[in-house]
Amino acid sequence: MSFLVLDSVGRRFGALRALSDISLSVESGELRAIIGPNGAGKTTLFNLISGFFPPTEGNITFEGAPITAVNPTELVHRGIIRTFQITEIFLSLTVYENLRIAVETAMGLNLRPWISRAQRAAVAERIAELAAIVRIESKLHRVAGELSHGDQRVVEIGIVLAKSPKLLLLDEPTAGMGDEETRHMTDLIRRLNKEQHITMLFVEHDMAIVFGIADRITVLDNGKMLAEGNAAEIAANPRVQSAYLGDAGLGNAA
Ligand SMILES: Nc1ncnc2c1ncn2[C@@H]1O[C@H](COP(=O)(O)OP(=O)(O)OP(=O)(O)O)[C@@H](O)[C@H]1O
Repeated sequence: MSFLVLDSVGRRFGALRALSDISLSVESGELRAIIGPNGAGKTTLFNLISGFFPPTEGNITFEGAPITAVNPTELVHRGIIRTFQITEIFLSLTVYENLRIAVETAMGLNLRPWISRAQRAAVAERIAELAAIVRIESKLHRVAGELSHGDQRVVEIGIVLAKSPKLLLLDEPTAGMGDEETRHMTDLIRRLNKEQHITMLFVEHDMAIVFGIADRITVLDNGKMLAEGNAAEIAANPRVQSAYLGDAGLGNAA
């Protein structure tokens, strides 16, 4: 049984076909890149998988259960979590407070008038664990709005980890980052996949990152699936070369 299956999935917006006839399977533990030119349908694909809107054709199953018409909140409970192109954190709060809110919400403690000493200790322990995973311990008491863009995105990953994702969807996780920040984020993505065993789909425009870390790559073009394979297969695929990457792009990435 595949972890995530899309069967002939399509999405129309009025007359516009944003995606058509997308069939793909993601195995548990995979690190999968979704690539394609602007407007190819990558974000729409994420919106369908995370339940932001339903497909107009086809079916989606997750861990063997149909999720085609399941809403985003329920999908979060089932372990499908996403990030957006825009960073979503509380900029006026410290990193610690951002993580605390995420952890208390995940533990169902956020609406309680008071929490016990044991619960407080469990929250603190989880915050420390998340901070260590994303390696933000040294900046825990900094105000999030004062951090670099790269560090803010790292905090955001810590926040989504609080929800214990099984399937994490990252939309352009390195967008707007410098070299050092990109290296940190790339390393984090790889560690989350290999050490925390989180299955991941990520949209990425930087081909060096895609070819460097993805187990498999799905290429979309103009709402359709153009190709799927490992880095070597995608690099050698003439349809991908002519439609999207171009000879120069592949030469850089390989
Ligand atoms: N909510 C919507 N309503 C109408 N059209 C939409 C909607 N969402 C996406 N589209 C259209 O669907 C097509 C695919 O868009 P999508 O954002 O999925 O592409 P993308 O591959 O993520 O692009 P980019 O790399 O620029 O983010 C585009 O033509 C877009 O204008």
